[in-house]
Amino acid sequence: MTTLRSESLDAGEPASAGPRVGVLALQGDFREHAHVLSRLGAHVSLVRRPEELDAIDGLVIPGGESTVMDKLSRAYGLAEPLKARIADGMPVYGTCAGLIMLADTVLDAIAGQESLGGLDVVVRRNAFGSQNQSFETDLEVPALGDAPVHAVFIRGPVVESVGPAATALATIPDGRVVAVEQGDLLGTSFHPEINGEYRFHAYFLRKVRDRIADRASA
Ligand SMILES: NC(=O)CC[C@H](N)C(=O)O
Repeated sequence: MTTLRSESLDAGEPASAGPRVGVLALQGDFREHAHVLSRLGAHVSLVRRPEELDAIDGLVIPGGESTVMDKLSRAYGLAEPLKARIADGMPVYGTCAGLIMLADTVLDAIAGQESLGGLDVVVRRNAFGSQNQSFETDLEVPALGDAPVHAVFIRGPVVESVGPAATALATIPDGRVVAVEQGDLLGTSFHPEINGEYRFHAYFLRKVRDRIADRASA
């Protein structure tokens, strides 16, 4: 079993001036996110305990299994402080299970499953079927520029409805929404962290830097 200890991924390296970004490391592909964020110059730490939230300016919630992340985040006392940070405006990017954690409403949840919420969307878990029905496709994401985004879907959720506070950033060809943002919250049904697509993370880091600058000038 993984020991729950604090871990700084750039320990031993020169202190980074980049924004301090946590990756929720209860379960899922947190290491892939940590790698991408480090490559983009962020000072990355893995978050497993409530007090570790104090040292970050933004958070990524990885892909994995939302039912497990939900249970563990409540068991470790992280869910409530996380909700408070989200309400306070901390930038958060969720991929796949992470998007489910950020959604205000989750369809096809298991009994008792809760989300952190924050994004004014309804998502449906496992909307594209089982693991065997995982697929890849190219998406237009105007917010990220002209070059298409190659998107890998692995038992991903779909955004069934986008409330007035949120905005769709990308749709698959049948019109279903698979990327959304709402202020400093960002969510994708797919996994840019696993195929070298860094633009969503860069877009997210801009939100983190802008928020730090806004706070400094307030
Ligand atoms: N790749 C993923 O993150 C899959 C998400 C998973 N199906 C869930 O409900 O949490």
